[in-house]
Amino acid sequence: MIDKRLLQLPGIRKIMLMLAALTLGQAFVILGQGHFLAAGIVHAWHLLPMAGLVPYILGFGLAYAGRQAITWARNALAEHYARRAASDLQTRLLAQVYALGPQAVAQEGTGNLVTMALDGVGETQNYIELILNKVLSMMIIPWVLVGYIFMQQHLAGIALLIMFPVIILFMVILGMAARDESERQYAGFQRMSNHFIDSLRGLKTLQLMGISKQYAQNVYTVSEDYRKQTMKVLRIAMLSSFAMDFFATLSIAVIAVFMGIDLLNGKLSLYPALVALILAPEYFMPIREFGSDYHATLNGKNALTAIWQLLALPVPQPATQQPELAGPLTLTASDLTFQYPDRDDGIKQASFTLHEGQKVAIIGASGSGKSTLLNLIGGFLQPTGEPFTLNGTPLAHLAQPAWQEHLSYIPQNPYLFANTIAENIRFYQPEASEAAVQQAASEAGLSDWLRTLPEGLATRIGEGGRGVSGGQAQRIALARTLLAKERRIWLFDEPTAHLDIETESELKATMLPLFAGRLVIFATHRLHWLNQMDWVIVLAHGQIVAQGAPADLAAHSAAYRALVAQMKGEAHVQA
Ligand SMILES: Nc1ncnc2c1ncn2[C@@H]1O[C@H](COP(=O)(O)OP(=O)(O)OP(=O)(O)O)[C@@H](O)[C@H]1O
Repeated sequence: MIDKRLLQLPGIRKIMLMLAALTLGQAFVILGQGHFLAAGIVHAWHLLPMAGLVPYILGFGLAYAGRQAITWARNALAEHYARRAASDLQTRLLAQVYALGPQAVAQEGTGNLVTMALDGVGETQNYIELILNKVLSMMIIPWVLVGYIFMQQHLAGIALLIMFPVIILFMVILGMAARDESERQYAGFQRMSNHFIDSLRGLKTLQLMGISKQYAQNVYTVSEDYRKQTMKVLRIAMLSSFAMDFFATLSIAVIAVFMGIDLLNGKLSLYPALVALILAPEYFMPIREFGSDYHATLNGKNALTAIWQLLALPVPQPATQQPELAGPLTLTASDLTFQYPDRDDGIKQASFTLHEGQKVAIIGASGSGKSTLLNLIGGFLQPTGEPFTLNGTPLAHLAQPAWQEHLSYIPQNPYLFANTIAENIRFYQPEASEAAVQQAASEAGLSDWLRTLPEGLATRIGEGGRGVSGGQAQRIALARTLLAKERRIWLFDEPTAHLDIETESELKATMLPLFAGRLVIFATHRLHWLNQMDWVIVLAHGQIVAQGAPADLAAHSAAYRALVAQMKGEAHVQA
């Protein structure tokens, strides 16, 4: 009944023991409540002196107060634990997402991850809390009560015992149906989250293509499907509550009728009959409460399963001996191979050696594997085997803290946070001084633009702030990189691909002097960058088909010449 994986949560066994002790105490106070009430009524029925009622009233009052106090303590304990466990899961989830890197985010979907880390964690907390309280109640309270009823009145005890599995059977059948529907509902929820984020992100494109209205209809259909799935779960949940209430009430009614007849015939005395009747609803209460909350726990269970699945994904472990990077860097890859899951695409047996101070271009047709190779060099993807050697240390992958703390990655559209320009530049160096930020901004060629802004570096950009052009965004990313002096390896993924020729040549003029002395790896489609490069790697279908200095390649490599001719053609068409 308790998901076994829940038992792996840290500290849960101790909490369960404490809650079980409290629940046992609660079973006895419920028993006390029933006993004092029945005994008091019997006392009054026999018209005994009113003063004799006082101990029963006091006893009932104490038992009632004890029950409320224990309920409060149980809820507080379970809530405290569930909140802590959920927040711990959230921390682990975020750490895992960061450890897995951008590929995992792309695979899971941003919307899904965001809802998982926010709503999913809240639902998980609900689930842990309900399961802890309701399951323990169901496992302890009915048995204490039915034991006492049995001692007082065998037949009533047996009748109650027989009804229990019947109710459980209905609960299981309906619960399984609810679970299946709820899993479908959760999948719908994940789809809806990703769909919604995608639509928001692609709104500009959709509008430009004139299909935003059609897409809005699409969003409506997906959310309508989700609504229908939710209603299905609720329908089953209500049916389940109804079935349990019906059987519990029916059992109590049957017991009441038989005991009434026995009372009239004088076969039964009043106390056992009353105590059995008073305690019978309490006997069914935990299972009814569990049943009515069951559907509410399903969302949490699904969210927890999704979180667990993500937490179980293997995270690349850094090598025990980190490479020594104090001196000049040399990175060698031998037979570097990587394949996307269930795909033929990737990188096949690539071998190269790169040195600090080199400017390296990676070129190739669209889909040839340029970004994949950059991601492998950045440590965002893990290859097979142990293909890398970094300053003499053999490494299975480059998700190594020693390597990554020297990396700076500038994609086509660098991400700008909703903050000031200064804070965006301080991204790698939150402590950097105003003067250092100014210096980096000026080296990255931002000064002219900043002078036109009334608030200069304090201007807010990103979502909800001032818009920035593609070239300005690239310069902010450059300034970010320049500020972090220890970042000696610059990875560029087609940084100028979407810029116009004038902006690109201005940016190029700013960038080239800054490349000096660093290891710059530059995936590009633009021919004119090649002349400024020291080394060019030519990719085709995930394989290195040529590499060398641009002049040597131009002289000796047919593959290079063919690609350059193709790129010239594209440039010609673009122009
Ligand atoms: N996450 C992924 N899962 C599966 N296949 C992928 C993934 N990313 C890329 N691929 C595939 O791997 C191949 C290489 O892609 P990659 O993005 O590295 O090419 P590229 O040379 O950078 O292309 P472009 O110049 O168009 O950006 C492509 O066929 C692509 O479809």
